[in-house]
This record gives sequence, C-alpha cells and structure tokens, in this order.
Amino acid sequence: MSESSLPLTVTAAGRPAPGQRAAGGLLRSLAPLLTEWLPRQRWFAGKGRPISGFSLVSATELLPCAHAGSGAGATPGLLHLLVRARQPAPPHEPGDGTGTGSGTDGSPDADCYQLLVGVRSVLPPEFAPASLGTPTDGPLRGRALYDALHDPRLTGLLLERLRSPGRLGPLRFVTAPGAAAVPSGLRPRVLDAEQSNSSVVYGSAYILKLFRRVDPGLNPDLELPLALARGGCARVPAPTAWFEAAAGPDGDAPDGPVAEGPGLTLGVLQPYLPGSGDGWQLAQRALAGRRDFTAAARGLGRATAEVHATLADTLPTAPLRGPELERLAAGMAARLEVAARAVPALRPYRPGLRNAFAAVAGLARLGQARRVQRVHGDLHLGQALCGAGGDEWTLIDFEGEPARPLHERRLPQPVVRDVAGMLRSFDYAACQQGTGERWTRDWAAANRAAYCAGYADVAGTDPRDDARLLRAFETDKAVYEVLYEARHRPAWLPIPLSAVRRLAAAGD
Ligand SMILES: Nc1ncnc2c1ncn2[C@@H]1O[C@H](COP(=O)(O)OP(=O)(O)O)[C@@H](O)[C@H]1O
Ligand SMILES: O=P(O)(O)O[C@H]1O[C@H](CO)[C@@H](O[C@H]2O[C@H](CO)[C@@H](O)[C@H](O)[C@H]2O)[C@H](O)[C@H]1O
Repeated sequence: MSESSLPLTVTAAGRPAPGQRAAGGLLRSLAPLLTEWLPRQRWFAGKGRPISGFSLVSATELLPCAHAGSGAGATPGLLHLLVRARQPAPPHEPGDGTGTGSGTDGSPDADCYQLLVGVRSVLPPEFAPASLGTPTDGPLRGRALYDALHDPRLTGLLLERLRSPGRLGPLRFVTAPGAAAVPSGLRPRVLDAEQSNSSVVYGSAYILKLFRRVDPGLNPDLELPLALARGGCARVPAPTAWFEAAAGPDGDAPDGPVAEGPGLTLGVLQPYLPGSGDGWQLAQRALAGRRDFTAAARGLGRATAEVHATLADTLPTAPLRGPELERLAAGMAARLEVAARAVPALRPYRPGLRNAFAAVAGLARLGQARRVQRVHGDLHLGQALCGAGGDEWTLIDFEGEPARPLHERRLPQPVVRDVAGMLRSFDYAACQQGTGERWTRDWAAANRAAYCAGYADVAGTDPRDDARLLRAFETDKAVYEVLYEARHRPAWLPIPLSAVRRLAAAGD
C-alpha cells in the first residue's frame, strides 16, 4: 500500500483526523522505533529477515494521543495500529494439498501486525520494559511510546470497549449473542507466557487474546469456538466478545465505513479458567515425580474426540479421495524439502521421511478414501487446560499453526492430524525430561496409547488403526517442529530431531 492511499487517522471520537498527512507523518516517525522493537517481540513472525520498511494499514485513536499523559496522573493516550512490515519473502512454504488454496494471504513479503501503543509525556519506570522509544518527529514527537498491554489503565479501557458493541473507525466491537454481561472494573494483568500472540487476564473472570500477526479473514480461534458453542460442546470456552477490522478490497482495513462481516479478527474475549494447569505443566510434573499420567491422557483423548464430533456436526466435512490423498502426500513432501533447506540436520533423514508420505499416496492407489473436517490444527499438551478433577480437559487456541497462512489453517483436515500433534507432545514431554532413559520412553508410549484409547472410547474408531495416515501426520508435524524450534528455540531442536530419526528409520 503506498503512502498516498493511507487511511485517515481516526480520532477517539470516531472522526477522521484532519487530512491524511497525520497518518503519513505518524508512520515516518514510528518506523525507526518499530524497526528496533518489533524483531525483539516473541510474536514477531519474521525473525532472521531484515525489515525494509513499513506501511500503515490503519491508525485509530482509542484515547486522544496528541497531548496525552502530560502532568501527574494525566490520562495516557491509546493508539490502535495495524502495520505491515516489509521483509524479503521467506522460502515458499507449500500448502497441505487437501484443498484448493495455495500461496499466502495478503502480501507474502509484508506481514500485518496489530499494535496497541500507549502514549505519555514521561514513561513511568514500571513500563520501561515495554518501551518502544520516543519519536523525534511527526505528530507524536517527544512523547514516550510503549506497549499498552502492560498498562492496566489502557487494557481496562479495552475491556470497556468490548463490554458494549459498537464501531470506531475501522474497528468493530461485537458481543456474542446470549453472552452474560461482562462486569466493569475487573483488574487487568498482561499474561507473561511464551505465546504466539498476547493475552490480558481480567480479574479471574476473562482472558482477552490479541492476535499479533493478522491475516485477512475470520480467525479459526474465533470461528471454531463459536461453532462449538453453537453445537453445545462445553470442552472449549465460548467467546464472550471480540473485535475486528473490516477488510477493504485488498484485504486491508478500509478507510471508509465498516462493512458487515468478519474482516480481520483482532481479539477474542473468553471466560478465564482460573487455577487450571495446562497439560504440558501437568505432564512435566508427573514425569518429574515418576507418576503415571495415563488416566489424564485417556481423558484428553476423549475430549479431543468430543470436540471433533461437534466440529463435524456444525461445520462442513468432505471426502478425501485419491487425487486429494496424493496432493496431501505431495504437500507434506514439499514441506519437508523447505524445512531441509532451512535446517541442514534434517537432510540425511529425507529418504526415510519421504517413505512415510509415499505411503499416503499409496492409499490412493489402493482406492482408499478418508474424510476431512475442521480440526484444531496445532494440538499439543499446552493447548489443554485441566480442571480440578485431573482428567476433565478444556481445549484452547484453535488458531492452527501460526506460521501457515490463514486460508490454509481453515481447510478441513483428517482428524488424525490433531491426534498426531498430541502424540508428538507426549514425546516432547518425555524428551524434555531426558531422552536416554527407558522409563521416560515407556511413559511416552503408555500415554500415547492411552490417548488413542480415550479417543476410541468416544469416536468408536481407534486412530492407530489408520497407521499410515497417522505416521505421515506425525512425520509432517515433527518436520514442522524442526523448523519451529530452529527459528524460535534452537536449544530444543534435538527433541523433534530425535523423532525424525525414529520416524525415518520406521519408514525404511
Ligand atoms: N480460557 C483460558 N483460561 C485460562 N487460561 C487460558 C485460557 N486461554 C488461554 N489461557 C492461557 O493463556 C496461554 C496462551 O493462550 P493461547 O491461546 O495458547 O495463546 P497463543 O496462541 O498466543 O499461544 C495458554 O497457554 C494458557 O496458559
Ligand atoms: O502454542 P502455539 O500456538 O504458540 O504453538 C507453537 O508453539 C508451541 C510451543 O510453545 C509448539 O509446540 C511444540 O512444543 C511444545 C512444548 O513446548 C510441545 O508440547 C509440542 O508438541 C510441540 O509441537 C507448536 O508446535 C507451535 O506451533
């Protein structure tokens, strides 16, 4: 998007600021700060590639910024920004082959990020770690800018906006039909978690997830929980409210009036489940204490199958016949090539891994077919919250694998894809406690079996009976994890690499 087509800056009163210059000047003054700050954020998706420039998709004042924060106790300003960061394109990451989509959404070389920027004349010391810096020119010259999610006054304001439906410039705040009224004055705190996005907890009642890298379209992390709530499935917290930006003709937020429809999903408010541990923490604790985890694993299998059953009832399903099975296998093989180019340690295992994918193409030649439906897409132990009973599970984070384009994450998939994700996670948990030990290997095997048995309790079919497809998805996931760890947590790379060795040997 060229600077001349920038949308207007929208004022707190919902009126365009005088002239487009405000937005252009804003971008110029923010660019040096963002170049420095963005790559340091956990959720920045373009790590390792230089940023060559920015374009502003929208800028909306939620609280006035120009004179904000002057004087003791003065109200800070709050600016909502959608900003594209231009970077050299990543190596092409091919699709699943289970649908018609290909390529990426929006500009492949310019991811769009959502930022909430606090504005003050002087930054209080408690917000120093959240500082973006101080622009030296433009409309915010000399003002201290910081990540507003760390300021309870500003995140409190955001909750106020979500409490009552309405519009502000390109932003639309929506309350779920039939949702209980959200009380005002809940105390906000930003979540300090290893996340792909950012979350704010209000009291111990709600959690607001703000999507950081946003793609045009309905985010499955809103779409699927809404569908599950419609279908009466209590395994997933039902969205209470959300906010979005209407999509313009080029997929960006518009400078005109907000159209009806989902546009870009920006944030989802849902009930917070207090005190619940996640499956990863519980598994780690069980391993450290050398305790059995199979009852919990079986419960998790049952929860997964219940969620799958409701998704199949409420959203479209389709057959996966010969040509689609072949495309699925080709997509997996192509992703392996991309990962092997990026991570040399994968290369020696390619022949064995390819065999796992060829076996899926082999199903097509046998005249077999499967079904596809909407699935979680990135299921692992950290995506399951456990109630007090120890085996009652709630599933969260239906966004799918964050690195994939949105249209691909919304494609129907075989359910074994989620099963494979969780099986990998038991392996991860065991490896994290020490790869070599017999006991941890047996622990992982027992929990993998219990999880599949739990799934079969509800679904009536055991995922292990579809061995070729399951192995192919497990292999595909391990390859994804190799790339994920190489990019985000290089010290963890040996974990998926050990699975790659095992899976490659099984395919010889
Ligand atoms: N409804 C909820 N109740 C309690 N904690 C939650 C809830 N939803 C998310 N969380 C916590 O927030 C963390 C991040 O949420 P998640 O949806 O996985 O975000 P991301 O996509 O950024 O990784 C989770 O690991 C979990 O600890
Ligand atoms: O939870 P996210 O949506 O951010 O998912 C990404 O990050 C996960 C790690 O936080 C990553 O999961 C991998 O590590 C887990 C342990 O930390 C393990 O349980 C998973 O099995 C493993 O895949 C996930 O792949 C990534 O998309």
